[in-house]
Amino acid sequence: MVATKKVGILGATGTVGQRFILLLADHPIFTIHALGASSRSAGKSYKDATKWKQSKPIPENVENMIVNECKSASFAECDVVFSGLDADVAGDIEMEFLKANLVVFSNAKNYRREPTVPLIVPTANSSHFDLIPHQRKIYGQDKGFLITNANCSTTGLVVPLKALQDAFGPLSHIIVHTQQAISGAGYPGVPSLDILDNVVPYISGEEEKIEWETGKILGAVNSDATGFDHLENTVVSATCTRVPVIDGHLESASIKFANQPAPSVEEIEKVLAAYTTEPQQLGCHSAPERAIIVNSLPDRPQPRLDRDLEKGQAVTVGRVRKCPVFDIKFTLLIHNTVLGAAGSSVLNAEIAVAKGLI
Ligand SMILES: NC(=O)C1=CN([C@@H]2O[C@H](COP(=O)(O)OP(=O)(O)OC[C@H]3O[C@@H](n4cnc5c(N)ncnc54)[C@H](OP(=O)(O)O)[C@@H]3O)[C@@H](O)[C@H]2O)C=CC1
Ligand SMILES: N[C@@H](CC(=O)OP(=O)(O)O)C(=O)O
Repeated sequence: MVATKKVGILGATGTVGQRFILLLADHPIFTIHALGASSRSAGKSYKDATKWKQSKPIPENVENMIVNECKSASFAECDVVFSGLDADVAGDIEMEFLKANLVVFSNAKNYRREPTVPLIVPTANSSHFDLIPHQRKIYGQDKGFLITNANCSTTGLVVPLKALQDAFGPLSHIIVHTQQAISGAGYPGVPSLDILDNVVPYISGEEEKIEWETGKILGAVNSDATGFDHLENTVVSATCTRVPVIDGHLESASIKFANQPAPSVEEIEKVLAAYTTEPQQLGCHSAPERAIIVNSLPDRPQPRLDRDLEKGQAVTVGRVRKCPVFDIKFTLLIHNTVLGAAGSSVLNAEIAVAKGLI
């Protein structure tokens, strides 16, 4: 039985922060100890500071907690700090926390490309935790470290790609088209007059993130655990759109394998359904029973029907079929604020506890 760890949440009032609150309010090893947001929220009770948009109420043990400014001194007692900070401020704040020897799990994009910062999707590349001793050396910390999780659309894509890469060898080409929910843009996010009765075929910076992050995540830790071997021979092309769905990003991918002949549709479905991951083996509380759910109905996955399966921590894959241009194409669904954001951070922290890093 692991002793309870005190956790802090930065950006606690935002869309991702609210997910953290729900995932952590009744957690077996993490206890919410401190909340942080901007100076606009600091000093207020959580219920007065946030514009709560979740279908479940604010947990009773959190609603009257006082929100702090995001200074490490207010979080010094925390064993783990989760960050759902706006990217405009996450860079400086998270670095100040790391340098104060705190353990930080970030959702923000700022440090994902940093050579000594693991970019971890818990059901794809938890082996990247192996870099932590080196990161601690670089930043001169004995206890603290910084882990980022990926962009929400990247996260959905890499889980099935990792299963296929493990089974059939490298992928050479991937084309992906996303239909992303509005919760991905935070609150208040996309104006209603832009998104109702409409699709917006542009999300700033999103395509570049998917195209780059996939190579770091699917690459291996190098032989002396001091960096990552970014995949240079797997080319990704992404097109991202915003659609009028509240939660759940749908993505259609076409893939080509480096090794030919490519596996059949049946082989692919079998490998995806059988895929198991380290957090499941470690018995982590938030690990899904199935990291990938294969749905063979012709009109699935769908955001409203599939996003909450496995508590939002799985990727649902459907419509696996032959691609006349590449080898195989399929559609996937990820809950963008659970596995695509807060859920990844929480599961990453559970893995770190199980590995004895915290
Ligand atoms: N939404 C999603 O699906 C995903 C989001 N992300 C990333 O997670 C992060 C949070 O996103 P999201 O929750 O959607 O964003 P929101 O805009 O909903 O929330 C932003 C949070 O940052 C806080 N904040 C803003 N300015 C400051 C400041 N100067 N100092 C301290 N805190 C500040 C806000 O506090 P206050 O209320 O006081 O203003 C709020 O708590 C972003 O980096 C985003 O890119 C990653 C993957 C998916
Ligand atoms: N851009 C994503 C959410 C997000 O904030 O992504 P990132 O953490 O990569 O900036 C979306 O709109 O759905």
